[in-house]
Amino acid sequence: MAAQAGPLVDLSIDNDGIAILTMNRPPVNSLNLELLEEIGKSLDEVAKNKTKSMILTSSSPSVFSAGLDIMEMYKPDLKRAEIFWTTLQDVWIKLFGSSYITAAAINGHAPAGGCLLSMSCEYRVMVEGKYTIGLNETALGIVAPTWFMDTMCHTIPIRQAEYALTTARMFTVDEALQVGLIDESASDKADAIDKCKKFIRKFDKIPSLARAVTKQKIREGPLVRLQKNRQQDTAEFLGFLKNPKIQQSLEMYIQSLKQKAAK
Ligand SMILES: CCCCCCCCCC/C=C/CC(=O)SCCNC(=O)CCNC(=O)[C@H](O)C(C)(C)COP(=O)(O)OP(=O)(O)OC[C@H]1O[C@@H](n2cnc3c(N)ncnc32)[C@H](O)[C@@H]1OP(=O)(O)O
Repeated sequence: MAAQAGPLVDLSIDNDGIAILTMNRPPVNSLNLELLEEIGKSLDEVAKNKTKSMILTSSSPSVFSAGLDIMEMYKPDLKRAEIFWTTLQDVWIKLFGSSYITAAAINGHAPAGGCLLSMSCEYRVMVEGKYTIGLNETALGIVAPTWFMDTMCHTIPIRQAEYALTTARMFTVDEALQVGLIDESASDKADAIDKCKKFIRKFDKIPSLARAVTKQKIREGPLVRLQKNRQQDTAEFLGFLKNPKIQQSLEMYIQSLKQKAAK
């Protein structure tokens, strides 16, 4: 992977007071520990500055996020793996449980953890193209954690979520729109951001405390479930990493990604 040029995230506030959080870890914004830490710090900053809303997007021209960095799971240092997992849990709790308005401008592929980040926002606009979005964990021989599944069940009907999760379904933009995994499609990133802003403006006349408490109450179930089971969830993740069969599957998957990239 190329050496990192520039900061891993960019957080800017536009003239309307909307925070734009841009992931910037070329080539595919795979979520390693350092990127997750930076996303977490940015979410803290948005909350601290009482910014009314945030749009999550990517600096890549074709990938929103490739999900978790597989290299964090392949033959890992277990101490680092534990910090990696708890940081991912923290990011999800901060984003899914945020009181400010959130929207994702999905300007490219969003598999697995990339799909999770976008589903944790309240509104999704995806750029048209040959991009796909979904939770593909079972195709890798791994099981999406309960809170990934909960987030999907919070986004699309449970029957569709079960079918998508068990079959590792990756949705095209049109399919995602049909099932409600995304709310709108857009012609390009600028259009996606405009559409996210239009969604955010819908709340101009809604009292912000009532909106925030309503959001947090409707999201309370999945949040409490993870908060109560955090240690067990982390232990399961570490146990999974210690399983030789899982390591073998990850090795094969990494090889297949590298072969595809070399073509
Ligand atoms: C009861 C049991 C309980 C178990 C509890 C444990 C649960 C554990 C759950 C773990 C959860 C995991 C969720 C995840 O997010 S796993 C990650 C899944 N992600 C993917 O499968 C995406 C893989 N990537 C792609 O499909 C494509 O890269 C792309 C995103 C569609 C982009 O395609 P594009 O053609 O633009 O780019 P390339 O494929 O050529 O890739 C460029 C280089 O980037 C490397 N790469 C890609 N994805 C990743 C990744 N996720 N991690 C690390 N590296 C990645 C790729 O190898 C290329 O590298 P190279 O240039 O060095 O060859």
